[in-house]
Amino acid sequence: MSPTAVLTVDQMRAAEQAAMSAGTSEWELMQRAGEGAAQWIARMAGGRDVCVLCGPGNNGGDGYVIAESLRRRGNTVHVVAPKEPGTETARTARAAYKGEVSTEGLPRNQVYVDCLFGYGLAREVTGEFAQLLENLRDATGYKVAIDVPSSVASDTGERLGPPVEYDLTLALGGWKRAHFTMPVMATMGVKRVVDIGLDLPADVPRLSDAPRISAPAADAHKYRRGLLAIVAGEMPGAPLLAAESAMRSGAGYVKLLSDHSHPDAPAELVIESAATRKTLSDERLSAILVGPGLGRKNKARDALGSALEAGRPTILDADALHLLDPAMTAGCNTAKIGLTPHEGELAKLCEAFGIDASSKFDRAEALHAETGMTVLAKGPDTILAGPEGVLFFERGSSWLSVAGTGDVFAGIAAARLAVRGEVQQALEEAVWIHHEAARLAGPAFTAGTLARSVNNALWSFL
Ligand SMILES: NC(=O)C1=CN([C@@H]2O[C@H](COP(=O)(O)OP(=O)(O)OC[C@H]3O[C@@H](n4cnc5c(N)ncnc54)[C@H](O)[C@@H]3O)[C@@H](O)[C@H]2O)[C@@H](O)CC1
Ligand SMILES: Nc1ncnc2c1ncn2[C@@H]1O[C@H](COP(=O)(O)OP(=O)(O)O)[C@@H](O)[C@H]1O
Ligand SMILES: [K+]
Repeated sequence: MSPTAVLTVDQMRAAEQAAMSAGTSEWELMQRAGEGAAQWIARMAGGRDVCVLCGPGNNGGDGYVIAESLRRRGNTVHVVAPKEPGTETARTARAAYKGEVSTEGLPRNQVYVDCLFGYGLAREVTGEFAQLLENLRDATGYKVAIDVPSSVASDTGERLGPPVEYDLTLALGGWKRAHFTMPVMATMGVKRVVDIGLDLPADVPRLSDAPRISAPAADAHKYRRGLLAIVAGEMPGAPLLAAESAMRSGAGYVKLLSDHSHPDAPAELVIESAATRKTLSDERLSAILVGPGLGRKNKARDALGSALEAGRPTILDADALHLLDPAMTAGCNTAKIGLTPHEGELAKLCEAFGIDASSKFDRAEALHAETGMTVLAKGPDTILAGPEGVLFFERGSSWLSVAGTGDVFAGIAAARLAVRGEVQQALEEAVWIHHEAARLAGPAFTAGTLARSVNNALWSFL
């Protein structure tokens, strides 16, 4: 299996069907899933009593396998199942479980294993199942979600019932999109995949893996290490923040093209007049960043036009994303352009490029497919859509939700682009560096502190 594949329910079912067509029975798959999950739970439970909540489908079937496995290991196990199993394989699992079952109530102070619904959850959870989830929400104890939390739709992360905070979520056979979708992703605790031997498709979205960043070559020269130009505009602060973080992201030379005075700029930052056409035609330029603090007037539009005309690898952020439209990118090699929109900017871009999609995932994927530009959709969760496919990310610190952190991100991304030359790789590295810088910056950091933490964040990826 590919441990990083992130699947839809249809893709998951197809992978399971392929395994069954190749001779593995559904019961065998369920036993692998249940036994694999039970190994994790046994370790976490130690000798504690375990209560397994079983629903009517195969997620409930997994629950009976888990219950029997833990019972055999010597744990005291109790199953709560409001309804008898409705699938043949779950009935087989129910018959194989030799312990107690009750239809309601939740014993106190247990390790709770939630197998009410998995990827088959198809509508709002109501009645006795909703009551059980409410009891689980209010209970004290270690809580494990099997496959996905039982009130969460696997494809969209939509909440369809009472929310529960879990300590551990065990994805069976492979990741689902909900595992990396906010806000439900934040309720899943530690997340692990249980391998059940499925052959997962390669051409599906993946979970991003930590990048490896190399130190400069032994004979490195400042220009060859990446020369980045940051185009400023109306507001002086945002491009300066981007420059401060770019200088600490591995580029050899960062120039800020600005007509502001920038009395607080560090001495090592080169500031040139924003006569952008001339500077932007410098053939040694490895990358350009335009957008933070740019403004949205004619002058800003001209600056964006000049940056695009230069034809260098380019990151567009903030105001540039509001100005961008198909006429501006006509004739550009869009494979060299990376966009870093937050939710509002993504909606604006979709409107400008005639994309009719509503979820963040669909918007990012369609915007890339339609335009050829690589799209990093920011926010509490992150989706990167580019020529190498779609990538999901683990969450970053929620302290990032403060003004200016997007400017810092743009600076990191542009510097990595200057170093690497590849847009999607640069954006993927930037997400990891941004998250690590936030971790190092401690609680309640400002964007300035974050920008100054960036070089130390690189330690984690060398
Ligand atoms: N198919 C396979 O080969 C395997 C499936 N596995 C497990 O099977 C799960 C999927 O099983 P199912 O497709 O049976 O679906 P689930 O067990 O997730 O639940 C669907 C069942 O609940 C009912 N249901 C859906 N929403 C409801 C609601 N809001 N209120 C009340 N009832 C509702 C459905 O009608 C169906 O009977 C996976 O998440 C995983 O845990 C694993 O055992 C591994 C192998
Ligand atoms: N709750 C959160 N958890 C993790 N990261 C977040 C959260 N909220 C925002 N971020 C990150 O912080 C940055 C905010 O960027 P943006 O919205 O452009 O802000 P600004 O324009 O003020 O710089 C993005 O990189 C985003 O992914
Ligand atoms: K579940």
